[in-house]
Amino acid sequence: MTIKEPEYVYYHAGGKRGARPVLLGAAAKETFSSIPVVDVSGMFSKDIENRKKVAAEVGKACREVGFFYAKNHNVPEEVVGNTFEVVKNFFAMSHEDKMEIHIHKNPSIRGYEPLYETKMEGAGKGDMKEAFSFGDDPHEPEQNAPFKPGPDAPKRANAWPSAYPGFRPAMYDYFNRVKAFSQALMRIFALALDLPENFFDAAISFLMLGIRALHYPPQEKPNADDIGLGAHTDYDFFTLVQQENVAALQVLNANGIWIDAPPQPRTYVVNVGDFLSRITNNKFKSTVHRVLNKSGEERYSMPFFFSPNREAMLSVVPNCRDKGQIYEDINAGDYFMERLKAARWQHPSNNGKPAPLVQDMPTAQAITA
Ligand SMILES: O=C(O)CCC(=O)C(=O)O
Ligand SMILES: [Fe+2]
Repeated sequence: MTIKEPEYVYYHAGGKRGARPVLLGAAAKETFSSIPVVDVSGMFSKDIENRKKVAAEVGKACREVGFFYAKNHNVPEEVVGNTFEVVKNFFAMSHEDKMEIHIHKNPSIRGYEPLYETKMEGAGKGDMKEAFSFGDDPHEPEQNAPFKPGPDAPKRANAWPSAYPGFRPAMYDYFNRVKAFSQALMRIFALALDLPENFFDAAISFLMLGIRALHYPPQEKPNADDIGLGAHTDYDFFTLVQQENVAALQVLNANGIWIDAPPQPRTYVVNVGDFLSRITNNKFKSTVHRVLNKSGEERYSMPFFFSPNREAMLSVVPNCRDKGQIYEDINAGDYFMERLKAARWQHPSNNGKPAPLVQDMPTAQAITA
């Protein structure tokens, strides 16, 4: 009798490479097979009971799936539509105009990132996407920073394309609206953890934020040999993804099966990131996901990455310590930069050091689940 070896899916999670067996039939575990939808309109209610109802649903989704659709958020549809228009205009510019702000010219690793510059996971050429990123920058007046950056302030500067002056105001319109929504959502996460609503407020006064506009051309091969974005988890508290109208995002369940998370009108896809998973002793799941653009069409999406203040400590919250503490306390800003540099290891600030361990892991076959 021959015993069939299980197939594995491979990914990067928490900055480390991992593998999961594909479990079918009798071997399959209890896990999710779709992404739950949470109507979040109650989070804007004056009545705490309504906010708690939303929090209960959010908590369930975070413990069981790590992903949910937030339906009836308060970022206007016209603003989202307009943002996608300017994002498309940006990517339609000449290569030279985009390369003016290549991320390697920027100490904060922001600006334009051409096709194939990252390789989250997989054997192919790299991630088949181009991106524009910007984030927290206390020097930019649009952000109303609660402090004036001193001369010694660490450089965190965005880079804007000089060939497209209309880009910055439109992106900031979106940034400030999604930021307001995300801060309200952080209070829901606090309630979902049975903490006071304002538990995280001191740690989120000037957040590490990032918007990453993404353009995924259609893949030539419809399988994971070509991949838009390899399988990974996010290094933040949580992510709010706006997808335009092309399905490609997939979420990995406990049986190693990819579950589709197609665009749904008037929603954000919300996912727990590694920071939130860490401070909950993994009670909230930072779930592996990837982007596979099999549609034959151009795809645009905009993740918004929400992390605490740079100075904040990531420490397991009091009522998640029942089984001891899996993780030591760590400074949020240091940890963030470590992970960012590992993902963008060719950046000059790595001083020509060889690719860090994340890229250097043993071959997939050598890893067991
Ligand atoms: O494009 C998407 O839908 C998701 C992107 C993503 O997972 C990421 O940028 O971390
Ligand atoms: Fe992601």
